[in-house]
Amino acid sequence: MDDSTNIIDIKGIGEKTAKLFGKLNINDVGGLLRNYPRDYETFKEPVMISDAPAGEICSVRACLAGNIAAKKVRNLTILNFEIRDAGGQIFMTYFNTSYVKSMLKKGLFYIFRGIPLKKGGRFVMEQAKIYKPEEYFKLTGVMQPRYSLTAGLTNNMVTKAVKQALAHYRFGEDYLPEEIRETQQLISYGQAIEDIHFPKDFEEMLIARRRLVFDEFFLFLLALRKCKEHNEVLQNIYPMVEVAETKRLIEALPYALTGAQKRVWEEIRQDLQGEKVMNRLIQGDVGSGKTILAFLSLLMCVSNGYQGAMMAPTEVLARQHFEAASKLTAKYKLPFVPMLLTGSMTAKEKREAYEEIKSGRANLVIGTHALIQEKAEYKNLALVVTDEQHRFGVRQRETLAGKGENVHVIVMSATPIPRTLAIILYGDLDISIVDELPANRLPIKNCVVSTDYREKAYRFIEKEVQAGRQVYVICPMVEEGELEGAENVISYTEKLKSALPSKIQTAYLHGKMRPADKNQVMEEFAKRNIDVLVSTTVIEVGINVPNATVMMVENAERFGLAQLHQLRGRVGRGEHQSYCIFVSGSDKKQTMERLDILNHSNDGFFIAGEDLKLRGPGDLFGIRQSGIMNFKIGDIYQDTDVLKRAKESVDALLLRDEKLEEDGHLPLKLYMDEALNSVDFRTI
Ligand SMILES: Nc1ncnc2c1ncn2[C@@H]1O[C@H](COP(=O)(O)OP(=O)(O)OP(=O)(O)O)[C@@H](O)[C@H]1O
Repeated sequence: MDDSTNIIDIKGIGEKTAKLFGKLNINDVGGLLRNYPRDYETFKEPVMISDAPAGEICSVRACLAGNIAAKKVRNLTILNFEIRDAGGQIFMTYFNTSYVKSMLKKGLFYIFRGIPLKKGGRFVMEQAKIYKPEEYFKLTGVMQPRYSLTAGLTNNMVTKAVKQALAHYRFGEDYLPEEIRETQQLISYGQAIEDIHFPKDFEEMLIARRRLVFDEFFLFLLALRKCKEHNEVLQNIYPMVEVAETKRLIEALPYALTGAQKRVWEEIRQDLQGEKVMNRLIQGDVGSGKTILAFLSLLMCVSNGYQGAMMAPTEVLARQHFEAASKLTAKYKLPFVPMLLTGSMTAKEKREAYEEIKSGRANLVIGTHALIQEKAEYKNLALVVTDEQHRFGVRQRETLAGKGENVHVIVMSATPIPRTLAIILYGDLDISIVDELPANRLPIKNCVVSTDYREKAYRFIEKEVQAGRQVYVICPMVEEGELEGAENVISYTEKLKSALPSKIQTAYLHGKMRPADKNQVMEEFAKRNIDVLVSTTVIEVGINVPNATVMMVENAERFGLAQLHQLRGRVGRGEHQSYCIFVSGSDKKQTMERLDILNHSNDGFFIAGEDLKLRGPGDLFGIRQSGIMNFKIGDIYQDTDVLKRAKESVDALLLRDEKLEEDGHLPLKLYMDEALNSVDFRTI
């Protein structure tokens, strides 16, 4: 059994389960083994109720004390009952969880596992997991992996599949050269894969994780070097001249460009008129005004008679950019002919779009990754604006080259990474920083609260909506059960509807919805037909609704500061005062201290720096923290030291053997060639 073995060839996996794995983009054994746990659960010995730590996951051994009361609120069935042990009692609450009633028998002991919270002077637990004692004690003593799931696929099914795969997997020769493994004190790839799924303890998991994070950064940086060599020789075959349209647009805007925007715009103009192809990163804090710079660049391109394209990581954002470009075109009579191209369009719509693009009539193509992958052909594509999720690497460049020779590229990034990291991670690009927020911005007012505060928060939300504003509420999970003790969008939306007046329109959005449904919800929100949008972090990147002034983040302790800052950046984008409420499910001192940084700063670069300082090597907020830059397991904030060591190793390796021709480097060369041609290395 090896990476290419089809998932259905694993014992115990049939057609139906293989389809469920397919939903998680896991189709072969390689994908299954590289689908790293998102977290681990350690099932500790149950404690007495009187010793249960408030705000932290724990297990208690108790029995039903009295009857299970059920009440219906709109389409929500709420169960309430009490459990007792010799040391005290806890009041239990379940939402839409019918099995509980049939499961619990009076007089029998069960293990209840969840997060006890103090509410109104008594201990409460919501949605606790229930185990029979004999089941529970089988799980204690080892770290149980927790995987990302999808409806119908349980954690148990994934765990069993990984166990089966490992039992029959044949690891080939380790592609990482021996001298690097020794210098960096890294375990073998095979050992790392085994231990990342089933570590005997936290220490062993960290050692395994370090090898896998090193590999991810090492391969990324090695490929980056290939990009840099590739880019350096590209001549500018689309010379451009200054055009009146851009000057006219800048003067017509309802605001003056900030000094930083003016500086970056000058750098872009120089590039587009220069000898070499532009490969430029525009890095700026959330809400700093990067999008208008993209439009100005595309306007210069189009006004010089060429075509431009703008890629977004999600359909929702692509539509937002398309609407914005269409509005700008109509309002300021610009020479854009915008065309939207996304994966969820019908075949007929795509055919028509391809025709418009190929003929050159559509001179501004906006879409998701589809616009460089699908069959779209361009007449004279000269500039692509993309984002850090899709930045071009060796493979994407080849795809892109098929769309247009020596295309100018702008990568937009809202990731406030310190310059030292940016130089490493964007080594193939020139870097422009938009380090200034528009003058009219009111600093966002923040507060970090416990779950007790929810009722007050809902009253505040009600007041803001009555004043004509809109609200985001973020939950880490889509549906019940994905992550122990975390809020999920679907049941939270029901709870919120019952807590707010019925005239307030509340809806939810998450990444597993059909694209058409997601677009519909975002359009309704942008048109103010939805007042409160409950979402997962899928809205994190780029969504711009200036009328939204409240961002409430549930389980804030489960997010990195950089990600919380990105989420906060979805508000404070207009002239109204905005607010951010971080609800922490844990009142641990360290958690509150970390979240408190957000209370004292709205500057993404400062926050990222503080986040780095706060995190020690063993300080793991879940196996990987931020979806930033699409790394599967590496986190550029918590693994900065590994990133720097990977960079040193790449530099030393290429200094000694630039073409990887030495015998000991052949497995790496083969792996790199294969990886760059087969795996969709979005960031490579
Ligand atoms: N110089 C400026 N003065 C005032 N408002 C501005 C300025 N530049 C942009 N804006 C407005 O600020 C809002 C945010 O701008 P934009 O969406 O470009 O930010 P961004 O940097 O792309 O943020 P994100 O990274 O979150 O997408 C928009 O409504 C835009 O019209």
